[in-house]
Amino acid sequence: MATGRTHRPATRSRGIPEATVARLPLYLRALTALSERSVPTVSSEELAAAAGVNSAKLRKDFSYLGSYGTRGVGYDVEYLVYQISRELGLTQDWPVVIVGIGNLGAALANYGGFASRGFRVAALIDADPSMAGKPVAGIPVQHSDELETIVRENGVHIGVIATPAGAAQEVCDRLVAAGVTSILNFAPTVLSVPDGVDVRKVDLSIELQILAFHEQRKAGEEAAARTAAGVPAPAATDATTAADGAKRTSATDQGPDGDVPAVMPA
Ligand SMILES: NC(=O)c1ccc[n+]([C@@H]2O[C@H](COP(=O)([O-])OP(=O)(O)OC[C@H]3O[C@@H](n4cnc5c(N)ncnc54)[C@H](O)[C@@H]3O)[C@@H](O)[C@H]2O)c1
Repeated sequence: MATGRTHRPATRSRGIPEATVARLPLYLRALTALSERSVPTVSSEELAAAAGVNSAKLRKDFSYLGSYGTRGVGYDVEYLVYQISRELGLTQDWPVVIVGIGNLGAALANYGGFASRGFRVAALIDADPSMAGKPVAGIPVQHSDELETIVRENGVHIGVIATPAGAAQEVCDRLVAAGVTSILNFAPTVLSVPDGVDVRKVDLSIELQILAFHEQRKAGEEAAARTAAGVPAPAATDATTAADGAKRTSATDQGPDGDVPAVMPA
């Protein structure tokens, strides 16, 4: 499948910008932690700090949900959890298939965080016949010959690809042809999908490269500051010390509007 696009427009049909959608899970994670501690209300500043987002941006984001909070009281934690979950489509159970049950696929299958967030691992699929029937995280691996049947019978719309890069496009095409419309791709390759299919790509090595860039920049700033102050350079550069000298705030450190998030559109 060579045609098609891999990006959605910047704004969803319901008028919530993509950047806001990308921050909703950050708010939800922070709110869930508050809910677990039975905290009834939270101010925009507290929640913004917990989510690592600027508070003005948070208030703007929540205005898209029609949630404005109460002056002097803040936001109702339980109601916001419900509102954001509903907006993200998490009030229903999403069956997910993972394709490619090697090191990464098995680690994902064993990750308990999916189920607790409404994502049920419906099937584990691998092309290696010797793996068929073997349980991983308590689920027997199924052979990839059965991929289409598994997707259709389980009503799966979300697929996770953890195969080698060379197999990812073919797996993607088969998933899409069987009815999958959202793909989380861990393979280091750009997938081509038809209109109506969303692809998100996770690449930890890109994240590390971005951190390396920031480390290099911070070390450069440190050296420039020393030169300006007439302080001689230390014998060896300590990356930790350099980092301490130019700490960024959490508001600019992470998040979809600022730096590149760990999960990005393909
Ligand atoms: N995104 C990240 O941050 C990140 C991190 C680690 C690995 N990766 C990538 O994830 C992928 C998996 O890595 P790994 O270490 O688990 O590799 P692995 O070799 O351990 O596992 C790959 C699995 O895919 C299966 N497979 C191969 N072709 C298939 C096909 N057509 N259909 C179904 N299954 C198929 C293999 O049998 C194997 O079990 C690689 O592409 C790797 O580069 C990404």
